[in-house]
Amino acid sequence: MIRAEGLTKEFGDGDARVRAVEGLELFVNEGEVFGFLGPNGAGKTTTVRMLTTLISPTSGRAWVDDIPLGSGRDGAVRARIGVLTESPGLYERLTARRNLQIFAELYGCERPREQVEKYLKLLGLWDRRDSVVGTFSKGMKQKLAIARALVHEPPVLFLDEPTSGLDPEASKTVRDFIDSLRGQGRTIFLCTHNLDEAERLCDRVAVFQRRLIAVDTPGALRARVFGRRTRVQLAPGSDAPSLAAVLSAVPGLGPTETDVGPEGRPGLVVTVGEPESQNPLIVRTLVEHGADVEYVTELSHSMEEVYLRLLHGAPQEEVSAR
Ligand SMILES: Nc1ncnc2c1ncn2[C@@H]1O[C@H](COP(=O)(O)OP(=O)(O)OP(=O)(O)O)[C@@H](O)[C@H]1O
Repeated sequence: MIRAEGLTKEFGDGDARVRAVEGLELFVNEGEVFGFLGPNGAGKTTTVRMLTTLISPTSGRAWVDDIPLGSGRDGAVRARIGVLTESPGLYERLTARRNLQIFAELYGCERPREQVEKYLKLLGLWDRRDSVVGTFSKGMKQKLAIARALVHEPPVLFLDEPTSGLDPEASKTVRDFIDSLRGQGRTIFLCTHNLDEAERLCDRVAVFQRRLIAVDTPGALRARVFGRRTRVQLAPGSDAPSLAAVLSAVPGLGPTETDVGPEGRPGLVVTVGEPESQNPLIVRTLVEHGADVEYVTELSHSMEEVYLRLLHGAPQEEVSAR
């Protein structure tokens, strides 16, 4: 649906030359919500600008909705994509309705009036349809910009920082709306700095800094970076070191360490390949050796820790139970 092969973009010449994107290889499936994560200046917007035909790559190739970019069919690509850029770029002196009508007509929508009404209602702007956009809050403008990106029903949507600068409530509305687009077969390419948002919304995420660093589902990235670990809470007075030795001898389980839990209670942390099948084995083995197991949890690193480790390889010791 979206494909990039060796996509590279350089700006400037000589000493002032900046390579913003280098050899990007990417494949985004149809109907997928794909997160594109990276720090400031990583080249995310540059990538989006190339994929939306606004700038040409220095080298490499890309396809959007299976149409090759730069092959004389960029107009067809533009008709098949919706774009939310970092700044909404709305006509401030026109009403919300007029803003959308202009775009619906520009895109040659068959029933522009109906499309405009549909998206004003879907984004909760119908009551303010005849207000000039200059009077809108930032959240309302962002919703209108999303409506504008969708008004011609594009199969591919590029959203660059859709919730940036919005308060928690407006962010949630926008996030819920993006989530509601899932399952309609639309492919969504989402640039965000909000890692929780990426985890909640995206089927897969790419971590990117000029080059592609990693791409996978959030869960698989977490497992790849930190492995999966199970924490067993034992009853007070349990002999955690000898129980750890018992588990360490069980074939298929990773290393087991002792751990001190809430109120100094003894615990064990076991590295596991597949907690779904191995946690019952852990509990069974411990009980067979006379342990009193209070509860079992999966230890998880936040998406932020995964992201930072992928970017910098920095050790992240903190873990939190989920
Ligand atoms: N038109 C341009 N001319 C020169 N350099 C540019 C241009 N556009 C982007 N760059 C440079 O390319 C690099 C990547 O910028 P880009 O805006 O793509 O990053 P980004 O990941 O979107 O960052 P942010 O998260 O801060 O929006 C930066 O070093 C930037 O200064």
